[in-house]
Amino acid sequence: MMPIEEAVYISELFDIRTTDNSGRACFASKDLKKGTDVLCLTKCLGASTCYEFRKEVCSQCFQYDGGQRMKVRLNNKFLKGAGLWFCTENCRDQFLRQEHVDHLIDALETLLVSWEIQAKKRIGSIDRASNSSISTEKIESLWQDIRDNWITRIDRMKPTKRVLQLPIINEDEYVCARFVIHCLFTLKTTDTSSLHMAAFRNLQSNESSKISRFPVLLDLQKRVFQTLYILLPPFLKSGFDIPTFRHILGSEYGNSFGIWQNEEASDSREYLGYWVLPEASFFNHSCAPNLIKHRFGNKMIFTLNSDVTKDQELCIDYKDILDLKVDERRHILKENWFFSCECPRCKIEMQIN
Ligand SMILES: C[S@@+](CC[C@H](N)C(=O)[O-])C[C@H]1O[C@@H](n2cnc3c(N)ncnc32)[C@H](O)[C@@H]1O
Repeated sequence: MMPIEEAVYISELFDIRTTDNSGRACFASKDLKKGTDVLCLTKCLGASTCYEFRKEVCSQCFQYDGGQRMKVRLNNKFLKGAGLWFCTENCRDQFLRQEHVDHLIDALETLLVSWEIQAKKRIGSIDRASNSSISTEKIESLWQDIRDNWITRIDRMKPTKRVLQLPIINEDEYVCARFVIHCLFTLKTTDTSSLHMAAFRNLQSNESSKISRFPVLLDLQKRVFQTLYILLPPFLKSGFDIPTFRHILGSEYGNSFGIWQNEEASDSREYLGYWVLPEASFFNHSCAPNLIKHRFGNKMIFTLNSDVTKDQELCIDYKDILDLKVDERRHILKENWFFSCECPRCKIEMQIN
């Protein structure tokens, strides 16, 4: 697998250090005042919009107009528009200014064409219920089989025969494949010695916890991998292998941030999708966080909500759960993020209980 332990340096305002019981965490490298922006990110590894919102969310800035279709599309040779929609021409032009963007569009367009060709074979949405528990050995053996048998067989086929091996994918798998394409594009076009890439390589993978909890994901991963292996155009295919694919999805499971309609938590706001911001993924959760995260379009800012002293841990709230009781908070964190919260507030409240 890809993750390796290397020292990760993100900012002069905080250091990343290993703790006794919550992995790596971020600690203030000096006294910092309330209101300080300790991290401001505009580059993500990959982003994904939920299928139902695919035409209603801007592919560049995530603008959402209460369910209205975005007005601007690509106006070039990509006839189907690669599944990309923009709120303004300005957003579209910003998107198109990315270096090598034609390769990203090419891959998304190829996937979209295949998805539409498959439409007739898909009857409604394909249910992939699976309750059988999945061990780490089973995960390894699936990938070994794909590497030793499936890939070997596919590589021997002519391209015209290869496309006949495409699995029929459902909406979740289609959305996941788009996300992986976006990530592969970032990996391919970003300097390997950059902060962004060091952070990505070091992301914690939650592959086995997540697949044990949701066994259906193993089949999803298999189908997405097979789809991409067959369809990816050469530019992205050259950086595509099983370890990279598993690290992209394994780290997405524990490190992605939701893209919400509004900043403020409310029951009525829509969950539009998610994105992975590797540099922001070393903040641990606390039920009394000292950082607040704000998304402004495609910019994410982490701001101190109190003064902190040197060596104090910097934490965010992962799930908007601060108003809940300690047992409820801990249950949600365990179910969704697979950890027992070690934050000071939980420790105090558990003693009181
Ligand atoms: C986004 S990562 C944070 C960085 C992570 N500690 C690392 O070493 O990569 C989330 C993971 O950190 C750990 N974590 C975060 N907050 C925690 C907490 N309050 N108590 C215990 N573990 C925590 C869990 O393993 C969780 O899955």
